[in-house]
Amino acid sequence: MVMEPKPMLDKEQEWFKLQSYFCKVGKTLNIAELFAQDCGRFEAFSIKLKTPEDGDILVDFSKNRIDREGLDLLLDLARCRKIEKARELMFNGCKINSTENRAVLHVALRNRCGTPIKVDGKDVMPDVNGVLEHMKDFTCKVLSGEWKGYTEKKITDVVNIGIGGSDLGPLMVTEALKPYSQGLKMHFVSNIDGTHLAEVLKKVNPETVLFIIASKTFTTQETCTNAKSAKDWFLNTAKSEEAVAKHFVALSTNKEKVTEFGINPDNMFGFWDWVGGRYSLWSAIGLSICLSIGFDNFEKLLDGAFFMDNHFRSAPLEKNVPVILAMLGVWYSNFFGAETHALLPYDQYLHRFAAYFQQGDMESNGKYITRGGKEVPYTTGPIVWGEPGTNGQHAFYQLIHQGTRLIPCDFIAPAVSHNPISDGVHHKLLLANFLAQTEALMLGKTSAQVRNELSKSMGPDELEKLVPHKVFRGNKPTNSIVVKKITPFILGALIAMYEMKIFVQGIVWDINSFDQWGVELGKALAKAIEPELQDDSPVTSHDSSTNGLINFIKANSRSC
Ligand SMILES: O=P(O)(O)OC[C@H]1O[C@H](O)[C@@H](O)[C@@H](O)[C@@H]1O
Repeated sequence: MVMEPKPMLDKEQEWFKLQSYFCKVGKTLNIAELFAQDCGRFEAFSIKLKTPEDGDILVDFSKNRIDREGLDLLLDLARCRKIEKARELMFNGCKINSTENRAVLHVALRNRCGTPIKVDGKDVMPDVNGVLEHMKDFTCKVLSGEWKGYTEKKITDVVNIGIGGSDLGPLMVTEALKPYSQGLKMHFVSNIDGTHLAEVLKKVNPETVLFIIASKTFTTQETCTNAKSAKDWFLNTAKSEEAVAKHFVALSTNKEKVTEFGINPDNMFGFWDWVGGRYSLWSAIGLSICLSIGFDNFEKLLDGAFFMDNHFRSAPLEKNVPVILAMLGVWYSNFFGAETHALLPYDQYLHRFAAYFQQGDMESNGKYITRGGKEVPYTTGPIVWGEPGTNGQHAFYQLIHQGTRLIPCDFIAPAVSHNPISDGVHHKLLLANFLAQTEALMLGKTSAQVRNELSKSMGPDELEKLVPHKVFRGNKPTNSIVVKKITPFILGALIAMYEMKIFVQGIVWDINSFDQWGVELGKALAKAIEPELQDDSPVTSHDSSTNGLINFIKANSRSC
């Protein structure tokens, strides 16, 4: 089974219908007016997902510039792009990553009921479960202290060396689930900038540190360089190659390179080419997560994702959270011309959530060529960005409220904090801010309201000068995703929800969300320039800007 060729999105009948609806109605929709017209709007435009544990997930999409007709048209568009069929192709292990001829099976990594999923006729589940067993065994040994360093001391610190998908996921999740920490100190080194490794090495002891070298390919320059420097640093004290086996493990698909690096294959946790880097935290790449929160909690994370996978796979499109979020994204990107999408978690532990989905979304859907090799005449993946609330409020919300661009935002908030300090006052204030922001973004403030407010404190001339500056147009779209608490299960479900949203958008836009050729060019050019930085002689082989920059660096690195 393969993904069928599709007509260009802007040639679909459903697209024309949406376009005409947009021109006649959609572009003038006002969210506050939609609420005024329909007292059942919240119920009709929100979904409460009943989970088996840790409370329901409420997805409120009622504060959007959308009405029933518009939503139905968007879902018709999703249907005509054959979302349901594409979904089945993915879950059944078909090679939907066509440019690399690979299946896309992060769903198999969290297939908690173990039903067979076949790639090239072979069920992948025994291998998936085998690696999970290996991870469990290793995690238990390290956490219990049975696994000892070369001087018989317990491991106290873990350093994950990886980049991109081999860093962002584990980092985001260990930060998000810090309240579940089992006591090991976690460190992450990703940047080739020696400062990153150097600063971490200052904090750890060779006798009690465990290095996890995480790289799907085991050829990534940053990771290989950092891993080698870490090994040199370690051997400088340990003085014995044998000791390496107790302090270095590898997470990779490339056994040959792992062995070449000097890591015992027994200390390698494998995965497969059908796990994309940015979808790999569910695989062996999640080992640092296991060590941080314990294997049972890692399994809960998988359970949460499995729950969302089942919802995505079985819910009708009109009740399907990832599909609705995806189609609202299409609405703003392709019809309103929105260029970005903000992820705004009101939970400090989720401070890397937006950074994680920058890769998840932008590396997946930052493509301008269709599956069939044609250039798209429409926009694809948005720029994803964000910071936790309330910090973002004091930094960039000004532009969301009163700037010239339309920025759809997702607010994510837990009803219960892991740290209800000062009798819960912090969390109440945090939640009040989240609620106030989505309300203010929708309602704005009219000139009449501003005049009324100002008239109490100033004369008419002064007042009229100030009025336009204090008007908020409102009508800014937001989704609110509220959970009881950020637990491993709930976090797993939230991550999978966004993964599936990205999947749906990729199918609608007819792009391959699972390759990343765009990362390659810079890598190749860096390899060419690196030897040119080895000596002092000026270079002339590039454009004048690149030559000028290289020569300036050479001249300036000589002196100190
Ligand atoms: O795990 P690896 O192979 O080191 O790759 C790390 C990263 O490299 C590139 O930037 C891309 O291919 C990413 O998708 C990937 O996550």
